[in-house]
Amino acid sequence: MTAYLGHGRSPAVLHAEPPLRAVGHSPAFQKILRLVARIAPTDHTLLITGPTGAGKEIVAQLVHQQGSRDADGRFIDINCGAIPEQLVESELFGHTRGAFTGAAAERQGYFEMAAQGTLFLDEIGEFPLSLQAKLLRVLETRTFRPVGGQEQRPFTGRIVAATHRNLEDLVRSGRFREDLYYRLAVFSIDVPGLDQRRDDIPALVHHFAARESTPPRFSAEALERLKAQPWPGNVRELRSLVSRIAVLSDETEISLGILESFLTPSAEQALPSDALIDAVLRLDEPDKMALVERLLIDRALSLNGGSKTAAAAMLGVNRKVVERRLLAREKSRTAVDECMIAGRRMLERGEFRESAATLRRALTLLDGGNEHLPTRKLRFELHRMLAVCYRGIYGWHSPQAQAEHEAALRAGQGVVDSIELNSLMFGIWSVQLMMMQLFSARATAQDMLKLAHTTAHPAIHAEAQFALANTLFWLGDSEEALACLALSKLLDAEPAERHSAQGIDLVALAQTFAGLASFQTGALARAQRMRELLAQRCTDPEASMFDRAIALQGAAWLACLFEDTQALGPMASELAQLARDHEFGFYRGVGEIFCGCHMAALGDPEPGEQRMRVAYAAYFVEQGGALFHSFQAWKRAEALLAAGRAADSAALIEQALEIAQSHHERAYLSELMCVGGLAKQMLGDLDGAEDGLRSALSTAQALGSVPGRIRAATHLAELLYQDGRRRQAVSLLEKSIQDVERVVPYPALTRALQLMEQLKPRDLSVPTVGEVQHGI
Ligand SMILES: Nc1ncnc2c1ncn2[C@@H]1O[C@H](COP(=O)(O)OP(=O)(O)OP(=O)(O)O)[C@@H](O)[C@H]1O
Repeated sequence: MTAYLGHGRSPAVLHAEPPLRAVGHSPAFQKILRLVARIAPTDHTLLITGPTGAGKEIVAQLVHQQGSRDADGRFIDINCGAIPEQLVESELFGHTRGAFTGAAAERQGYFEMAAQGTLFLDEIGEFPLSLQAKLLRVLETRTFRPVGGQEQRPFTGRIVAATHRNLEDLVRSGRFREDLYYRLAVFSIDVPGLDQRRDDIPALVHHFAARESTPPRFSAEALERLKAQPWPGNVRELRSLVSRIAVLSDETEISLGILESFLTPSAEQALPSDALIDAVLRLDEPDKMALVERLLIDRALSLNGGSKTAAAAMLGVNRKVVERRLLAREKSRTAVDECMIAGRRMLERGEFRESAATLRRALTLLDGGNEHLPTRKLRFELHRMLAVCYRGIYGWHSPQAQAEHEAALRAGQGVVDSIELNSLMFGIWSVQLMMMQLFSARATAQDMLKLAHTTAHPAIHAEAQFALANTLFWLGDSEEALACLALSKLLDAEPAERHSAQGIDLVALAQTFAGLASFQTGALARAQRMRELLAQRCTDPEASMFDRAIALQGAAWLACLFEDTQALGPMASELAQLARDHEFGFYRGVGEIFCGCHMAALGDPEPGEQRMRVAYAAYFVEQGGALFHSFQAWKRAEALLAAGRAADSAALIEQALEIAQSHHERAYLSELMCVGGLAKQMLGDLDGAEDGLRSALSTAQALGSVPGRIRAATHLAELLYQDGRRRQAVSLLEKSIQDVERVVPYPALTRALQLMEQLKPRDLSVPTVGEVQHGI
């Protein structure tokens, strides 16, 4: 077996070995054992994290042993960092005969060898980025194709991965794919270092001592001393110490004094070199040797006032050596500039892949440079351009582009203009929002606010508050969204004011979300006022086409909520048309959805639903977006219901609720539940319908959604009435609409009031037959 398998040992067939003993009584370790027992019988992928030597592999072996897999299943241990990149594919997947020069015979890969067993991918953080997509594919499809082979083969084993690195950091810096990370970390176990579970030390010492031919016995003081000792190498270091003592000590009874003689570093060890080297090794630089050399030269130069001769003497080398190294650095700096210029040119020509490769090269060259201001600015610019490339290649929502944006943000902190930083953050935020990663979007908006506070720049402040308000609206917190919009001061703007640093009409967007959030909180007159302001903006001859699309979106959305079909029609078609002509993909989707709503409202529910479905798929889902999900699902399910397709409507709602829940999207949650209840009613499941409508009502109440409350209460009251529970219906309806503003026309409210009229005139003191039956 190849040397990079495991840590120098061949893949073990564990059932032939004595049973594993993993020792530890500490609560932390016991928790790990409980997790292992729970996870082992499943087939899920597992990620084990923890510092080096802490016992990640032993945990993986436990999972393997306790798993429900075939008793003959092997435990194949692969050290990902040790496989040369060009061999990874054939080593993992195997190859056919003649697949490449030197492939004289067919060879099984580890995926095949694992059979029903476990493939332990140790040091997964070192897995080459270029091959991560292939690994992800195997995890997703559970099939693989040998190099040079035609057919897919099934992978029947289990994957356990481990790393001592922080994979989330690697994802952020673009060195590890986010999708692969999430796929691996279906379950994860963190094995803490020994300093987090010192109570395990005595048991481990006894365990390791017992394995020696002459087992040493440690006194109570010695064990206490070991518990107090730092263990940077964790269990592995402790095991080595016990072995060293067993072999070298003349005594088998190990007193505190004897132990101290093994703990006291030798003169050679006493040098701080280990700590120093450890610190260097922890630095996030790929080429540590070059790094040490650079640091040494820089320090020597600075200690000697820049004199190369004195620095060289201090370093014990010839002056020419120092000069050559400095010259090489200079040259690489020139090479960075050249790559940057070439990369930018390619980018301008739309040659994204070529540009990305060139820019990446520049970044690699830059890794050898200092982190002074110009270098950091350069790094910022390179990451920013790379993000543009990846957006071009993989789409605006790609994790690669996001990772580059974030890397740019880190590099740019404190070195680029705060407006520039803010616009980058706004870009990150808008992608997170489009993908409905609402918690991340909220965190980004909060970071923008922090930046706004430090710079005291009103435009940055307005944008940050707007971003937060917008995110909070989707999270279902309309009250808070309104508070942020008030703080943004965007709603106090003069009518003609529009542009933010982003070049978009932020005032219209603020009016839109103020309208939507006011509507949700029942401030209907205010929502109507925002609608009027937006309608005025739509006709502003000064507005750019993009700004007009923004205003049309807001006005049409509110018209739709107010059920103003007459106003909705022309605005929806104008938005769809304008967005088509100017290729505003997102607004095209929004326009089409409103057109579908309009068709359904005019009595054409099936074609209306189809238009919404097609638009959502084309302009949102296929672009990787998830924004607007609940709204379109609500409107489509309503249309399906109007077309008499209750089963389809119920199925759509069920799926939509799951998706909304996974995104924490709560803006139209109660509306979705309400249609779900109505669909059940149409299907004859009256209990299910009542439950659904009650959930819709309580959700609306919890979220403070007044329109949701009115709708759910009206339908529930109708249902109760039909079921003979008139008094309950009246009281429920009364409670739900008593405090609602009645100054502007709102059809849902009118329907509720009409129902109230219809239900009320009878003498409420006489119970109906249904009420008697229900024991009310
Ligand atoms: N709880 C334990 N009980 C018994 N032995 C243990 C325990 N934890 C770790 N060991 C032993 O300590 C040594 C290091 O453990 P292991 O190889 O599992 O660590 P690791 O976290 O995978 O390290 P690395 O990150 O360096 O690969 C091994 O010899 C292992 O058998």
